[in-house]
Amino acid sequence: MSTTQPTTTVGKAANFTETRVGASVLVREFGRKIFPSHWSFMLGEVALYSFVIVILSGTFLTFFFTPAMGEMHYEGPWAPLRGVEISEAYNSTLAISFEIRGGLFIRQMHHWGALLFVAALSIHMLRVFFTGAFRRPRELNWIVGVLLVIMGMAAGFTGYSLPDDLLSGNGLRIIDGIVKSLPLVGTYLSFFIFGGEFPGTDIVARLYSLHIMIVPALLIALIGIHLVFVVVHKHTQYPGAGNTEKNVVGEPVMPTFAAKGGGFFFLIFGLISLISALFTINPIWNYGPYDPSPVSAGTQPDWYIGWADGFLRIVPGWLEFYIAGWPISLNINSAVIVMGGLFAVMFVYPFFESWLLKDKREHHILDRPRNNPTRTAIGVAGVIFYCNMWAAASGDIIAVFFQMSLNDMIYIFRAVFFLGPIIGYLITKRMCIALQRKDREIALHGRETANIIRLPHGEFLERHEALPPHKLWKLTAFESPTYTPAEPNAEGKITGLEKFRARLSKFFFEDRVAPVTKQELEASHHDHDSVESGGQGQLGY
Ligand code: HEM
Ligand code: HEM
Repeated sequence: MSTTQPTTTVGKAANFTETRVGASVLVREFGRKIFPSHWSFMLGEVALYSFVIVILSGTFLTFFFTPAMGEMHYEGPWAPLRGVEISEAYNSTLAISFEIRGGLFIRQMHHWGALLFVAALSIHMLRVFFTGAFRRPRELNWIVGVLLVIMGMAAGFTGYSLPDDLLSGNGLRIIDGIVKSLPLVGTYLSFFIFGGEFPGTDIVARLYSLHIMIVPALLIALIGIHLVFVVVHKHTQYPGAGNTEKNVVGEPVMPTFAAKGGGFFFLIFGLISLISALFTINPIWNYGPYDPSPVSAGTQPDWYIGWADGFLRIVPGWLEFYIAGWPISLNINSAVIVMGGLFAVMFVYPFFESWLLKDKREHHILDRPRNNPTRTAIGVAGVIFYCNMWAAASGDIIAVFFQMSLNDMIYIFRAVFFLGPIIGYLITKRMCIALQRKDREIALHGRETANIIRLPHGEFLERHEALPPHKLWKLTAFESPTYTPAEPNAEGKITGLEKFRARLSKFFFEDRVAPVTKQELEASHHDHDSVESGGQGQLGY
């Protein structure tokens, strides 16, 4: 450390902090971290910044929200509800909306911010999946990510259940139904959660503790671990000239990335503020207080809960049956099975892929989705599976809009539930393989120029242009996952599990396009040269 004393105020403050906290090593080390630039790496940042906005706006709301279900008569400024019996929670949310200065704006910021937060983290997750960024050494960070999805959904659900309006009451009624459908423990569990027969008097206060304390604390802890992992593992990068498995090409955190990130935070802040100032979200004063009788048509949960609601709408009633007089309500608790199943698949996917391919290596260069047709096809199948359920939550609205029968809509959603992912898988895989073939063609024969030439012997040809080296690199320097046959273990035996793995590996990876080899490239250049000099190339053009 320098022995000269700082003279400026900032210098003195920095010196004071440094001698007490000693953070300069951290700042120096972290500041020198290199962060690669690509628009898709912005999605994690959008999730982070919208989370900060949700925390800030949520803190404001806690000053005015009353998490209690005591009954009272509304006497506030919203005339249509005057004199109506409502809960204290609903009353305080109406007060935030109409009586607290800036309250409606902040409530809307909180809700729009929450919607953007879950949307950003979902799209960020798809980016990570389709580029294979979850592979070793980032599998654990993927698991932290899946936990973040679950906690994000929990935060949203506990949040929009707080105001105790008609919509949130209906959501809670569904949860009550799901809990009650659990065999043996269901009824007891429901009484325990709601503090008696639904809706009870305790639920809002309990959701409040979860929503403003436990869930945010878990989210903050998980995001902290997530970001430490991003720093420890270093960021991945897309294939490109100069990018290798051993380096990171990009900009240092200090000052470039930090300045960009800071600016970006304010852009997100501005965007959420603008949307919140212009567009109404969750107008609870129109819905009225919760009452089980007037469930309104067209009721929709927040978008990220839609898939669970949609599944419940399409599941057939005959899945409820009796065993020895006990009701088994698979028509309701299968929602838990499907949601749990999807999350279980997400948790194990990185390990499944590395087991299937016998690939234990570290990967820091991302895959272009087309170069891993199987993974991309599995991802698309998953997205179709999810989106179909999500769309089913709006089945009634779609039926009215297209003047179709609601029953027909349900049958369509049921068919797509099973067939959609399979068809999506097959089409995506064919598309990826076709794109890979196109890449091969361009790598070997250059780019089409639409420039027609006539050869001395009369033949017409389109002139192709060789790619610049960095583009050629992108099209040729990749690995294509390939079928790995069964191998004996240390004792020289091929286990049943290994045979099963090999069969799956064959199913998934036998059909593939191999990357262009050096020899092929050289041969194609040779052919091009011979055509350019008047000869008749076999491959060229
Ligand atoms: C609260 C939600 C989340 C926040 C704030 C967040 C934040 C971030 C940030 C800022 C990065 C670095 C920039 C980038 O690659 O976009 C990152 C990387 C990463 N995130 Fe997230 N993330 C969240 C949720 C998720 C989810 C849901 C998953 C997956 C299930 C996930 C998996 C990953 C992985 C594997 C990386 C490393 C990617 C790489 O190096 O290419 N994250 N995250
Ligand atoms: C990522 C985390 C969070 C999400 C996704 C989320 C989401 C939501 C949603 C959708 C609502 C309903 C808003 C409405 O009435 O239209 C809500 C309400 C509320 N949230 Fe959050 N929230 C989060 C974190 C927080 C935090 C950290 C706090 C407090 C520090 C908080 C405090 C509140 C309060 C007091 C309400 C009730 C007031 C009202 O409904 O207007 N939230 N939250």
